[in-house]
Amino acid sequence: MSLVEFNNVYKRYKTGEIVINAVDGISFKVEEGEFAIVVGASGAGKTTVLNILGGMDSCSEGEIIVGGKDISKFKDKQLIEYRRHDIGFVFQFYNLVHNLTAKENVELAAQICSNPLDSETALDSVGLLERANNFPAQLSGGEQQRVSIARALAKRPKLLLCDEPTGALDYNTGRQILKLLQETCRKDKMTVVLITHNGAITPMADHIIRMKSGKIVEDIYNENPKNVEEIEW
Ligand SMILES: Nc1ncnc2c1ncn2[C@@H]1O[C@H](COP(=O)(O)OP(=O)(O)OP(=O)(O)O)[C@@H](O)[C@H]1O
Repeated sequence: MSLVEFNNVYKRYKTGEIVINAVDGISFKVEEGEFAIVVGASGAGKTTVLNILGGMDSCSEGEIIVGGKDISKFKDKQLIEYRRHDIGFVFQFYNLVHNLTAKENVELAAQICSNPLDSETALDSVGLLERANNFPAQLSGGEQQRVSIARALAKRPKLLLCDEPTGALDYNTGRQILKLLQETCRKDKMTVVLITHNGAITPMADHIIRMKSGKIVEDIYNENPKNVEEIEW
């Protein structure tokens, strides 16, 4: 069984008389342990898909099955539990709490779920154990993004959702972050869904879902995903 299944999902926004179909009847699956990339130009609907999948937004129509449950039918309380326990988020701008150390940022997320990883183990897994007591301002952008990945992994999520995780980073640092995400997927069998406008990174994925104007225009599996080191852009 797939970990994620979108069945004919729509998201419509109404502004006065105008209706925008941000997501326009899409269906796709993500298998357990897969590295999936949702790619498309600005306005294609990627963020809307990620927000719906992460339980931060609801769809207008359709079914969203995650781990055998239809989250589109969830009440608010179930969605809170879902976001807490099942989903790890990595955002473009890290979203760390600035007056907490790296370790405290990880602990904060770990505290709200039932079976977290030890914060030092999580920081060690992203190569930042020795910076555990640094505040975000004392860390580079790439290091801050590593902390945010450690924070997401500490929850032992079913699904790791990444929203343009390299968008605020320079080329080489961005590559290191993608490498870390790819290794996490392969080593820990973590299911990753990453959204990006950068089509050049899609060869690293097991599964590529291309969106345009709210629709899926391509949905392909990659038999030979490339290591991040092999990709240039
Ligand atoms: N809250 C909202 N109200 C009205 N329209 C919205 C809202 N959120 C998104 N949209 C519209 O839905 C469409 C898809 O937006 P979305 O943010 O999902 O695209 P995207 O592919 O993530 O783009 P980007 O790469 O620029 O973030 C766009 O036309 C956008 O203007």
